[in-house]
Amino acid sequence: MARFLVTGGAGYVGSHVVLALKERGDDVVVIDDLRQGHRAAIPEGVELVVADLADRARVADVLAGWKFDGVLHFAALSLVGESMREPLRYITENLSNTLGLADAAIKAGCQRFVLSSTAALFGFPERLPIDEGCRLGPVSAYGESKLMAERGLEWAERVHGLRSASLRYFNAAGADPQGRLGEDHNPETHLIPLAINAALGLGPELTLFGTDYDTPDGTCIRDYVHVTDLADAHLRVLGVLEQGRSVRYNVGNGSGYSVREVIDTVQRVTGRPVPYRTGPRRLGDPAVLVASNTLLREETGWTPQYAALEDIVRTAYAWRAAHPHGFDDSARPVAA
Ligand SMILES: NC(=O)c1ccc[n+]([C@@H]2O[C@H](COP(=O)([O-])OP(=O)(O)OC[C@H]3O[C@@H](n4cnc5c(N)ncnc54)[C@H](O)[C@@H]3O)[C@@H](O)[C@H]2O)c1
Ligand SMILES: O=c1ccn([C@@H]2O[C@H](COP(=O)(O)OP(=O)(O)O[C@H]3O[C@H](CO)[C@H](O)[C@H](O)[C@H]3O)[C@@H](O)[C@H]2O)c(=O)[nH]1
Repeated sequence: MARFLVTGGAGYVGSHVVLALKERGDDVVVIDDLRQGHRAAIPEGVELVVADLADRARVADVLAGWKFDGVLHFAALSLVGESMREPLRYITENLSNTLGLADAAIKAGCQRFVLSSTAALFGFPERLPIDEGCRLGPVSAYGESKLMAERGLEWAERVHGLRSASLRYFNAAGADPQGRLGEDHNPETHLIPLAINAALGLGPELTLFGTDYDTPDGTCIRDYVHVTDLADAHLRVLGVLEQGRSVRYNVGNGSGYSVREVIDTVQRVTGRPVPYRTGPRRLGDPAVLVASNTLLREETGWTPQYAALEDIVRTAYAWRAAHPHGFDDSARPVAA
């Protein structure tokens, strides 16, 4: 049995990874200040330390107090639009929290570190699908903050030998297929939950950001990757890090769907219309983002189990239909 520290483990992607680690028998400690996360998303048997990563002394205490086999770092500011209004806060906070955590891990003798990175590193991509060799050129302060964090980790390896994996997620979506966890952000900004909420009458009508892109139906194309497949990728890269080298992988299904295709799928799965109107483009949205996942597949054996958009939407819908108001934070934790 191994023991892992998970920052942001009460949040959307982090909680699915915590569940996957618990299910394979690992010991997990979560640090989350619950600004977005949910106590009810933490499985029984997982210690939750409610703390801001900016509290360096607390983070160092946690790392020194347990002997961890690795750190998985999800906690971050992650709204692209907000990052363009507050770029310095995004860059300062995401970079300093990542490097402060890496520093504490090194001092505590922990040698494995997994960073939640992003497709936003590639900005307007030079080619499709986007492989790990594509030019890095973020067009948002959010993307820049993650690129700087990746670079900081490269120095941590060079000088201190910290092995890290930077996983550039494309669009995380869906929910635990057994219905134990789901996506519950406030505010919600992601397309699939917004479309489901609109269909169920739980949220406002959807605004479709731009219909004049150079794509077959004029709307943006994205690579939606199921959060459970994403969790599996984390488990696999922990194994790669054990072999002693740092890695960077793009994590997506390798196929793209347009915003209109997402809306159609939500209508089909829910059996209800998605009320929507068309609006202008959102600043900084590239027309198409689709990952090449060849490197991840070849080096880790990762194969997505929920690659079909319909499966992704079905699991997201099932969770939202069962939890119309999201997590009940006064309820018992989920059973792993
Ligand atoms: N969701 C996606 O599609 C997506 C895509 C690419 C990258 N990412 C990255 O993956 C990670 C997780 O994303 P998510 O969608 O699960 O986000 P989320 O907001 O659901 O989860 C983040 C968690 O971190 C916690 N947190 C944030 N700042 C903190 C701090 N300073 N101290 C302690 N806890 C803090 C929040 O309370 C929350 O529980 C983020 O780093 C994000 O940038 C997400
Ligand atoms: O109300 C909405 C919300 C989204 N969209 C469209 O739906 C697509 C998906 O948008 P999301 O906001 O769900 O996701 P993003 O592609 O903007 O963002 C995701 O990918 C980024 C990388 O490009 C970052 O990593 C970010 O954290 C992650 O959520 C985009 O074309 C967007 O324009 C709409 O039309 N209306």
